Amino acid sequence: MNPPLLDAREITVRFGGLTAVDAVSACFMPGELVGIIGPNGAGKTTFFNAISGVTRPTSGQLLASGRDLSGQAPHRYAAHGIARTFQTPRVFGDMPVRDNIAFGLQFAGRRPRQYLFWGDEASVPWVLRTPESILALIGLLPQADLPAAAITPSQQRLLEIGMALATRPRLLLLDEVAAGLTESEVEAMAQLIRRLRDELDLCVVWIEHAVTTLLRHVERVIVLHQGRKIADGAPAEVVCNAEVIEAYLGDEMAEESPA
Ligand SMILES: Nc1ncnc2c1ncn2[C@@H]1O[C@H](COP(=O)(O)OP(=O)(O)OP(=O)(O)O)[C@@H](O)[C@H]1O
Repeated sequence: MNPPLLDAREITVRFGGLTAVDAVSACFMPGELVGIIGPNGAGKTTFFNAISGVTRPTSGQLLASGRDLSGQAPHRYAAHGIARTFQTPRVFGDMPVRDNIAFGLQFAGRRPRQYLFWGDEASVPWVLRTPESILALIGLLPQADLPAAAITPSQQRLLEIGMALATRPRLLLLDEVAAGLTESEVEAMAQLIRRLRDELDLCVVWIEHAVTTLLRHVERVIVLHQGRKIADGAPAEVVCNAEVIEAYLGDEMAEESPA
């Protein structure tokens, strides 16, 4: 069996006296769609930062397809096929939408051959080869010539996903890409995420507070609470977990579907 795309072992991140992530272990396999949920301050983003090289864990080990990435720079994570978005979209506002994608593609093209996950250019899925094909995939082709600052916030979130895709990842980490979107936009985002996983055989790990939608679309969900992993399993099992209901789901579900 292939090793996991990412195997996070006992990851701990401390900020001074605060343990933001407390010995969290999780494996991510090719083609999985996994959600991460938990209350504000549970450590979700810090965990993403740790597994994408943005923050160096205080302790723990990270293996990408069997190779130890612990303590390495973020570009090494990208070279191993790990890409992410940020809670606040980080796009180049003055540049046309198309050039934002082209930037990501250039970055992928500069990778040493041995780290190109797809082997060579010919085996990269055609939808990830040009700015236009990526823009068509995420539904932003009509906006290609506009400056990124001129498109709507929800389109900027799509653009950030496109920029991450342009690095040709195998593991895509999405941090609250549906935040601030309308209900129908959230559903459209969920459909897009599923399509990306299905068509590109990506592993997608998705942090979101829109729990009802997320649980409907993912096959596995990890719950963090006060830095600790308190559940990791199928949504149907996790929603029945008493600790999860107590820590998070009770309030969150009540908020999303008021009586
Ligand atoms: N750079 C930092 N320095 C100090 N404390 C931090 C830093 N980043 C995060 N924290 C703290 O670590 C804890 C976990 O924060 P984190 O942002 O990972 O939670 P989260 O689950 O993503 O929350 P949210 O759902 O609100 O985004 C919080 O108590 C936060 O205040």
